[in-house]
Amino acid sequence: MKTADVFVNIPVKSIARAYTYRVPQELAKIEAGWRVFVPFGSRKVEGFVVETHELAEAPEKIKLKDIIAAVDEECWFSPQMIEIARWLSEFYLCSLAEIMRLFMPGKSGLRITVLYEADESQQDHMLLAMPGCRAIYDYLRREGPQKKAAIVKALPEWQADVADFLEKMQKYHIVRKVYEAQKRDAAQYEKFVALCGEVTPQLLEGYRRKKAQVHLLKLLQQTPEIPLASLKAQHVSLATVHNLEAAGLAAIRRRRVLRDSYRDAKALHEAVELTEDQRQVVARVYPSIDAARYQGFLLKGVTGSGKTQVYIELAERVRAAGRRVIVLVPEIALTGQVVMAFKAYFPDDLVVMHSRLSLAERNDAILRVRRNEAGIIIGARSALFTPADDIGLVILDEEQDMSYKQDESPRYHARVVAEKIARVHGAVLLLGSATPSLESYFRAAQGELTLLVMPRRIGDIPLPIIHCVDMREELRMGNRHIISRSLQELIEHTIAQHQQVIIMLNRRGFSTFVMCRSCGEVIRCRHCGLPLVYHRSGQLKCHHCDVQEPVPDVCPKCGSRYIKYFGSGTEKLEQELRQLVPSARVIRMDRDTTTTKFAHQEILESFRRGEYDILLGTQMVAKGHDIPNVTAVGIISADSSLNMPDFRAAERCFMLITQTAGRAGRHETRGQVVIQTYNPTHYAVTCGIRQDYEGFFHKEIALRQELFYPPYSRLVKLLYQDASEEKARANATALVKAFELAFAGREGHQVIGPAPALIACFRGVYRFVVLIKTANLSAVHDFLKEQGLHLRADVAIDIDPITMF
Ligand SMILES: Nc1ncnc2c1ncn2[C@@H]1O[C@H](COP(=O)(O)OP(=O)(O)OP(=O)(O)O)[C@@H](O)[C@H]1O
Ligand SMILES: [Zn+2]
Ligand SMILES: [Zn+2]
Repeated sequence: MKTADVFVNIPVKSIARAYTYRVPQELAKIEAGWRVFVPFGSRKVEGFVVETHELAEAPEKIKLKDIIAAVDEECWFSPQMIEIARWLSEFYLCSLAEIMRLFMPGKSGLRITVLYEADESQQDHMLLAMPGCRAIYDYLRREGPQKKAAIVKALPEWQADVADFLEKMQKYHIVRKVYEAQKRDAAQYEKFVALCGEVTPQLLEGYRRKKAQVHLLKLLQQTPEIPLASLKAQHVSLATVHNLEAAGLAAIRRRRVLRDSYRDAKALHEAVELTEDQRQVVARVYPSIDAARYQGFLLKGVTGSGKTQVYIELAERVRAAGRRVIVLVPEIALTGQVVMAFKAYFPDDLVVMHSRLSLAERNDAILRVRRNEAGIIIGARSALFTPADDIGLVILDEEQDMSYKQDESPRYHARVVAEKIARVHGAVLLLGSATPSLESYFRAAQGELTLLVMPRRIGDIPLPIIHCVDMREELRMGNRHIISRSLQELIEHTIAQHQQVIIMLNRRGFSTFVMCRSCGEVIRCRHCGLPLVYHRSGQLKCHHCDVQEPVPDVCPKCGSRYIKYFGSGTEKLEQELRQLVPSARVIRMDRDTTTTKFAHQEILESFRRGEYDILLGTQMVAKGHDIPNVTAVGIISADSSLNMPDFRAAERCFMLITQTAGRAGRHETRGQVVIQTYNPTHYAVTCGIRQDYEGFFHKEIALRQELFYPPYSRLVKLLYQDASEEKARANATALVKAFELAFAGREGHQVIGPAPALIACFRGVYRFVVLIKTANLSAVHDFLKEQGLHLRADVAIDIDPITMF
């Protein structure tokens, strides 16, 4: 008899183990890696087979349940994926299913619907004397199994009670739940308008008075098939389409498409001769690619040194060997540019994967990789989990970026996952940055990563000239604007030369907090307690919970009418820029202006085309962009992160300055940068101004060693949550005691806390943090497992956390 060990796709810690099922004869093809449909308790759910066994005879005591069906026609998880998932689940102390579901877009391959079915043998049950129950019962007998929503809709008079009745009727077995599983369909159809026949001058003449129809006919003349979805953007209404259809000139057709979301990304491939630096770098990586063996590299190349071209050269080598390539960028805003650069060399060989794409788009991308139609995967961190075999190269661009860490469970870091993937596949790992994370640079110094350096910009253009403005001085001189006089002059000067400016302000919204002048009360989010941000739309928004509410007329605490707005965000900066430099054409890029799929790209492209003079935005504008005509950069309050209670505050500040400054003057003219700061003497700022990575690194690493912070230690953050403040604190305290006891007298361990989390109470749940610093992470792993913390629903474990509280 064949059995299968299955992890069910339910992210609940207490069931984080394999359950054994019988594999029925007709499903004998099922092996480790298949996705299956299985009964689980009273439910039926999706599961992942991680192992199969052949047993000579059936186990006697336990009666095994049967696997119901296979989800796919073939195996979904390769042995490598399972190996990677197992390792990650051990490392991050989360359930295997939680990791495995990352390898599937949408986290589930099945759409499972619960239906209710009447038991026909129960017609005389007492409960059925109740008119509501009777109505439901009769309805189900008549219509067969139905969803709850359908029952509610069919019996509006019982609407409020349906849930209650169904529960009672289930209890007495008059009604039972049945499960319907549908494979989430990857196929999607798109509708097109197609031209029928020919557009002749006579025809157009005949339509002279019907402007809309002529417009569409002309469009169709250029492109004989136009997706319906794109018509609106081209100012064509559906009515116009129907009119032409009625006249027999156009038809609406439907066809299956494998969407390639970046199909239209155009790119020119200019012959590039590698610089000496680039040549040396690729030559050092080729041997590992050719030998198909793991090796980790750190490419440290100043801003504008041409790292992207290095990625392309290496990808070419790997593709020539038939292996696959994953290229990660930290933010969706950056995918467009990298995709374009790669498109020039691999026009049909790449797919894009990130969470802004629809499920169907991601499914299609996977299909293209599986069918070997494409071998380069570009995307945000989730692209690491594209179910692909035989990976030969994994690249992390801007490897220092904090957004490589996932801030919800499983709390993985893309760098860690990428390294594991590279090791399992025998692939090259390449971390690239102008400002490597302290961890990576330290590892390179230890010889764990091979350091590759590109110290010069393409064309030997010097790094930009940086001026520092002390904003305290500015205020003393009576300037209350967000923009200093120097920055204003730089902007005016640059625009007069027909060149472009990027300005970075790392807070979105209009005013960053709202306070009562009479009593000092700050208006806070009712769910998480963080200060609400005022937006130009007139709403107060919580940037943590994404909820919004109107501005109160009077102070909620003292009733005073003196409510004032403080702090400046990107919206206010935009308004000020329009006043100070009225001739400038300004475009803003932050989370509020980039909610749609291609918004980033559209903003960046129109800026690149010169339709705007100034691009302003949050850190989204800081990294990676390579826009030739940008010669000036303004950095507004780069140092606001210095006030955060976080050991990485200085690192963040330094990197933000260096990266943002690096956008300026990358091509012909040397760039000019103005940095506005309240901390002009802080080493993160002074090193940033000199763009002195080494200087910063030495200063910072000494501090880390002294304070026993990474890379000298690893951190583990435990977040205790409970509706009772006392209980949350007591549980956390007990853990601290247990830790101190277990590690007493052992070197290289520290425990801090419990301390209230930054968001101390969220929707009525109290939160306490315990922070462990350790030189021996695996000893802490073992301790946490002994304590059973990985199985507890009230504790979130964060290995290598990116925020401390
Ligand atoms: N060998 C080359 N010859 C000429 N131009 C090149 C060469 N290599 C790269 N470039 C050009 O140099 C510019 C900068 O390259 P790229 O954007 O890759 O820099 P980067 O190192 O990634 O910088 P950043 O860290 O700021 O993102 C690009 O416009 C690119 O097309
Ligand atoms: Zn008040
Ligand atoms: Zn909130």
